[in-house]
Amino acid sequence: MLGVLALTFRFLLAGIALIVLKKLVDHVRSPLRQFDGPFLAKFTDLWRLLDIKTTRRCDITHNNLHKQYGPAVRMGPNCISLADPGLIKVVYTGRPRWKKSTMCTYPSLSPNKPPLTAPDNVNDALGPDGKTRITNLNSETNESAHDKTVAPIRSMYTMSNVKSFEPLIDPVITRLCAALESRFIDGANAGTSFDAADWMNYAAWDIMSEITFGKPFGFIDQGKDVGGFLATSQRGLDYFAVICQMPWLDLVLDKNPVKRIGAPSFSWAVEFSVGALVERYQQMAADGEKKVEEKPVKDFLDKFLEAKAKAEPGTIDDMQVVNFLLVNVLAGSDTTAITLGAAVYYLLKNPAVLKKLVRELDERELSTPVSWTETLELPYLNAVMQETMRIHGGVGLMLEREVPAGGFSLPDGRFVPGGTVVGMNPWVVHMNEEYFGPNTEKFVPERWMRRSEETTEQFEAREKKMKEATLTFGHGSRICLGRNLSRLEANKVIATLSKNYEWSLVQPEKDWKIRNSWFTYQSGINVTVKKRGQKAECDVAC
Ligand code: HEM
Repeated sequence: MLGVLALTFRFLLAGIALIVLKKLVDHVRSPLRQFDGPFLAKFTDLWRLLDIKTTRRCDITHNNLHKQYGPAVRMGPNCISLADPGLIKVVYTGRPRWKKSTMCTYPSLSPNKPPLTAPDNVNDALGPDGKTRITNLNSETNESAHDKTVAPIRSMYTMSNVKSFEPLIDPVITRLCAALESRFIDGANAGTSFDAADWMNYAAWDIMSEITFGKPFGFIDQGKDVGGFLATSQRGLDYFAVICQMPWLDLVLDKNPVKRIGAPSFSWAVEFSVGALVERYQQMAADGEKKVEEKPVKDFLDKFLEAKAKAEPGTIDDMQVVNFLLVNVLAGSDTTAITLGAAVYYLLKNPAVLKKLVRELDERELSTPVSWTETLELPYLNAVMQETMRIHGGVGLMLEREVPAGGFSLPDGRFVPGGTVVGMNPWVVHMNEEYFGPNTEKFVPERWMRRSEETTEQFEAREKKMKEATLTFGHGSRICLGRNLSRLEANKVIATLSKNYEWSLVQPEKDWKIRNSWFTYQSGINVTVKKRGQKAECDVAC
């Protein structure tokens, strides 16, 4: 027995020694040797995984590393982080297109694909049968498969089309205002504090649900995370952010055949989407399809079903429609909620900015809820929103791409070979003072306005430079599909809430909490709110 143990131990040691030796040889032979970075990054991606998991602020780590090592940092044996905004046009909009990295993929174990050949995504949702994989569009690495999937729906997300959803968004904003008033402003509830991060979440998820399915999830009405859906979604991202640094680990953890140790599944979102689809079919059968034609405002589900009907037979099936529905809800709700939360926080932390914004709102006759067209006439509001998305982008990991065969050279002459994974983190790029002006760590909406000493041409050139360096929604062929929707929604909500209410931080000196789990979640924006012009309870009583 002792002999067997000793032999096993020796095999183990020999195995470890071989791995270490291979790592050393790989390192010595690596064409990326010339790139500095954390010592362990030369040998393994594990350090990056641990940094994301333990700090939950890898954006800070990435910024510190670039301060220490310069514009290109070795982040793993085959991974480089780039900080120079001038490279956006090479990495994201260059031709031929640079493929997305395989950060979300691992060899497939799906029964309907040849085993261990075709990739699956770590963050795929599972269909109602619990087996069929619903590919996450954002993770698709095959550019032509991606283009084919997006083609029938791309035009639905142009600004002229998303404007058509305003009549569906307005009632949700009105319900948000009513809920804030009844729970935190009126009568005995006056002065009750709440976490604005929670309520911006409820608003963003209910708006997305309304325009996608024609009905809300119900977070605003119930004033809570109904069914724990939001927490489940966040736990999913907590897992993906970490595991996508070494995606093969997902096979051992979440996809092992014995017991899943991984992300909570998105089954609630799949069930909700499938339920909405079934309901819609029933409604169409009862009303006749003509009724849909006559609908004054079509939601996304109507439009996806129209696309299905128009498509070549067999190209868009019901599972694909469910996939489209999931894209909206899972990619567009948390991210927009983060923009709303960040706007509220930075406005309250910068009272002079808030005052200036309110003055701009007061100078106009605005509808309630404020319309998208009206917000376009509010230059300071737009500057506030741009600055919010610069200083607190909803995505806080590198947007990874694979360098095409043939490689490329950095501005300093260093060569990066084909097959290397490179990426830029919006949170790093947006700190660049050459592009965004001084004090990039501060919230200064004025950087997006014309300065008194600037000519119009000078301002436009400076603004163009900043916009081209803005990575909030990515760039190029894989730029965020929902960016117009998100901008429209955020402008309307922030304008309406700032126009109607006076917000205060409960402890102005206290900072919020940020958790970078790919999406940059916030909590601890504890506020009280009262109607504009209304005296605080204490003022009245005292
Ligand atoms: C402030 C809100 C949002 C932020 C910060 C954001 C951010 C991003 C970023 C950075 C990417 C590109 C990832 C990459 O290049 O690797 C992306 C892609 C994507 N986003 Fe958004 N997003 C937001 C809102 C939305 C909304 C509202 C929707 C849907 C209604 C949406 C749907 C998508 C989809 C489908 C992709 C994948 C596009 C593709 O691969 O072609 N996003 N988003």
